[in-house]
Amino acid sequence: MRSSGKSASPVLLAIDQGTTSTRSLLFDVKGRRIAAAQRELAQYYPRDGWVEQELEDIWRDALGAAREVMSQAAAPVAALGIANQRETVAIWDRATGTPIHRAIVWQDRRTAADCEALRAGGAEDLVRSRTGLLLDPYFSATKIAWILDHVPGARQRAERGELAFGTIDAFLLWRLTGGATHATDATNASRTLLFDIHRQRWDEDLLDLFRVPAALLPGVCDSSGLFGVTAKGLFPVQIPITGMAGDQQAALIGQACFTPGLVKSTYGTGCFALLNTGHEPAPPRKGLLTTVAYRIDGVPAYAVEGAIFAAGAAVKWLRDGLGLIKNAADTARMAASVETNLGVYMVPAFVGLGAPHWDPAARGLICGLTLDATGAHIARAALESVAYQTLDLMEAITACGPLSGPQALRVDGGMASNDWFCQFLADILDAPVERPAMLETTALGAAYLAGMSSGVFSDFKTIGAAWSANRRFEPQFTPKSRAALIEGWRRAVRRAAGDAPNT
Ligand SMILES: Nc1ncnc2c1ncn2[C@@H]1O[C@H](COP(=O)(O)OP(=O)(O)O)[C@@H](O)[C@H]1O
Ligand SMILES: O=P(O)(O)OC[C@H](O)CO
Repeated sequence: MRSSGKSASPVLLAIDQGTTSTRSLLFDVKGRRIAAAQRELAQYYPRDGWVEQELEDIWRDALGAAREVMSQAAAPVAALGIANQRETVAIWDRATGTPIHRAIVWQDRRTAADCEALRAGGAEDLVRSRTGLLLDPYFSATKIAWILDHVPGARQRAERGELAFGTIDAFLLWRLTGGATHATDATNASRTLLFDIHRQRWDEDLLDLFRVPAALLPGVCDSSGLFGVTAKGLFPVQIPITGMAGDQQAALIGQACFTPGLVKSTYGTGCFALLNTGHEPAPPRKGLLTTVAYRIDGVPAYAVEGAIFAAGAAVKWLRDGLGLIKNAADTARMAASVETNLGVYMVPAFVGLGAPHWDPAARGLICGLTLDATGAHIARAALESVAYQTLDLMEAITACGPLSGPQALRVDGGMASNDWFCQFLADILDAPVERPAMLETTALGAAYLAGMSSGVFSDFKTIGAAWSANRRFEPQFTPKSRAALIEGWRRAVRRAAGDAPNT
């Protein structure tokens, strides 16, 4: 946490509610960070493949972090923007604001069989054509139905309009406005499996299919616009909330990827690569998602997305599961301490595999171990696995006809601070990797959205001009060594598949 000197220009407040932590940041009108606060978020794993969070923890952390940075504001706060982990489901009582269940997190696979049954019933085409998504437990709809079916009385109460559903943005907005506003933005809505991305509205056929009562749903707004005002007493002054977007879309904005063809990849708990495709949604592409990138003045822009479920999560597991490292940053030194990967591969399919494989039954593995393998090789394998997964994504994105391949990949997120990883990523992609000066692009994107509708920024052009790389990593591998490494990865992925002979 740090604070700069006095400034007369207004500042922007951002809340970035991520999977493993909640951050709040203050930015000046040039997009420079002037204060930051962070809270770690507890995760609950009640059963294999289940992942939950306490909504009261999320609220406490978001409010606490925002208050902490607000106390350092030396200038008036013009507006608040929110970016959030997407798809994660919150359902609460409209009268009391009390959640009726813990949040079911995007990583949770408990509804895999429900998705399979819907697929067997022939629903995939409808879902894909209306939402741009896949029938996968990753998204919100089957999680909502699960809560309604498992919390006594919830379905009847939902039908009577007594309950509210929201992704984390909508839950925070509800709490921040003292229950005055029940709304989400188009990017978050586009991740629920209930939203028609072409007509930009909740879809009755999908509500029927997933058995979700319309009375549960929030209103869907532009990503930049007035959502509400913070309730009296939360902060020293009431602050307009004027920007909201899913965290990956916010990072796309923070990385200034406003023109079709620009791509960014964010390395937090998971890894999410988004390619801006402009104002027309790209036709469904194998293994990839079509999603709303942002919606401004009622006009949506779209992106093609590849989603990987475990990126930083693999590094976190080295720390919390294996006790192999003390800090995530240790992995850079360990990976560099060994000359090769010694044939050791990790496939971090802890909760199945996302794009482009979409295999919820896959499970993680470490293979190729010999007696001379060490903890350093395992740490290296974890970092390498994230680069290989990115390669799989990029190949899927660039194999899809008219899309032009990225000239350079813009990276951000916690893991992007790891130099060894960024260099290996450039080597494996055989393409340059650019790291921006401001790594907190998610929060920055939320601040940009808030600043656009509160008059601090005029348009995307002024925002784009502020983007700068602090480092560019150039590829260095020979084609032969690159091909050999990739071949080893492909073998390991085949062994991790849900229907592999050894699972
Ligand atoms: N220097 C590093 N090297 C490798 N991984 C890192 C490093 N720093 C952070 N991480 C990983 O990045 C993740 C945190 O990134 P963050 O963007 O805060 O994620 P999220 O928004 O999903 O909570 C953690 O999973 C952590 O293990
Ligand atoms: O918490 P992050 O940054 O890993 O992002 C999570 C994604 O929004 C899930 O779709």
